[in-house]
Amino acid sequence: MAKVIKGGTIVAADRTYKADVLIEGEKIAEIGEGLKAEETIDAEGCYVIPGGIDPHVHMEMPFMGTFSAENFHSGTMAAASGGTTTIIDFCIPAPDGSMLEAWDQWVAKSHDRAVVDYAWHMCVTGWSERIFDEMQEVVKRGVNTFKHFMAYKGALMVDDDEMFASFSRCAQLGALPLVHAENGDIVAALQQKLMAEGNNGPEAHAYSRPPEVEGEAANRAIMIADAAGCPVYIVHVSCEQAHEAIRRARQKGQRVYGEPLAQHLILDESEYQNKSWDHAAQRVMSPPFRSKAHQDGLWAGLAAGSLQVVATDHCAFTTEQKRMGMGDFTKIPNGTAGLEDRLSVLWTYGVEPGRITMEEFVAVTSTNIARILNLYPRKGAIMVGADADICVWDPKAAKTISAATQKSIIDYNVFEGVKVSATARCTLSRGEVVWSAGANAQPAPGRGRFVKREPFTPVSTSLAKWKELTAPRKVIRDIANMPAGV
Ligand SMILES: NC(=O)NCCC(=O)O
Ligand SMILES: [Zn+2]
Ligand SMILES: [Zn+2]
Repeated sequence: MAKVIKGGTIVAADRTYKADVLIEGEKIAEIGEGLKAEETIDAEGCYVIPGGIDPHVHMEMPFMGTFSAENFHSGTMAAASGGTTTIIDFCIPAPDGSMLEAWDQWVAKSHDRAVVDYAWHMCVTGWSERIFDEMQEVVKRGVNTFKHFMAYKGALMVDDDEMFASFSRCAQLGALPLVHAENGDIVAALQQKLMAEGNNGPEAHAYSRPPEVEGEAANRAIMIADAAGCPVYIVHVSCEQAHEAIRRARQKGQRVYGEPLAQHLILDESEYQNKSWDHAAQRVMSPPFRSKAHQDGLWAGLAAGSLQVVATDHCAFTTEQKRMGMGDFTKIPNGTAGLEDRLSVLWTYGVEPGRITMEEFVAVTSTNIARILNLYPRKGAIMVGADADICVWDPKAAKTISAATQKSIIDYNVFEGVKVSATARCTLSRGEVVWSAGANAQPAPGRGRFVKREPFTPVSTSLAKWKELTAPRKVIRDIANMPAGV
């Protein structure tokens, strides 16, 4: 049955205008005034925005001796309730393990559970001929991004030579490397030192990961990408040092992207000083929350365009799981949730006070990442022919964030008590209502589909051309006719 979203104001990354949206099947069929269909969705007083894309989440992630608690069903339900219609997880092989085996594990946990569309980035957790070969197969299957951890020594961390090899392979395949930028050796050394000094509480997690270790690693990853001839995307940029590295590289013409998280934009390092061990441990994530000055820098980067995407790194652990690190902060599972609150907190703290425009809000929550990942305009756009992934966004539907009312499976919310001024009235995924405020939408588990992404974005194609044109070239010398004695 055709549907029309009526009476709303469309906000796109490039303009805002009043129009109705006609949906036929899974696609947007027409945009204009006075449209009619069998079913009407009332958007009076609301904005009509592309469904959010969260490019950084971890469902049932095997990590630090446990698994993150959210699964593809609870996670995608949470996403839909917050206006997000696509999530991108990370498929993680065991260290040096097979990417294709990990692929099967991720299919098993996602395919019959997701209620909105999903995809994953493939993680590079070592280097071998098998990994080199498997990367091509992964790209053929529709994944054009490879993630590298410069932290988590002894677990997921890769070294510079492995990153250079993998980035070079990404350049050949037209893929984009992603990087968790923290100097893992220094973090491990600082962890040991702090523990030896008796500094074993959750606040020491932040002490062991100062901004400098993130900035150094970001600079290193950017240099390696330049040497390998590929663009690079730095995940969870939390501080000015990493932002500065990205900004500087972009000014020089390098294709570098930066992704701050909603949590880093709103919450700060004082959370770790809380007298409640649970409160502080629940907020342990890497990189940790920073000072207000770093937050100001991240907001400025979103306004200026030196940072392009806001994600959440949704990696939810229960309080009980966090308590695995009681007495030893290095054993607190790293990660925080935020998937269902990303749009609301970004609107409230970004659009409301005038830090970013509504159009920039749409750009950083869907359109920019759709372009970076070669999903645009199928996703991230209100456009004829695009998937009808749409959020009817109510700028007057305020609420106070609370674990008591959240969709996420865990028992707390790092944004507990935060008052947000806007929420999703209704969320559609490929034309189906998967969330509606006050109603009881029951999307079928498994209706969400795996979204394939082609390699060779315009950016990676241009960069490959430029790198070829400017590659070092051998000087041809006429050695046979050189004068004697030279
Ligand atoms: N960020 C975090 O603390 N946990 C999730 C894994 C990662 O992205 O580093
Ligand atoms: Zn990370
Ligand atoms: Zn992550």
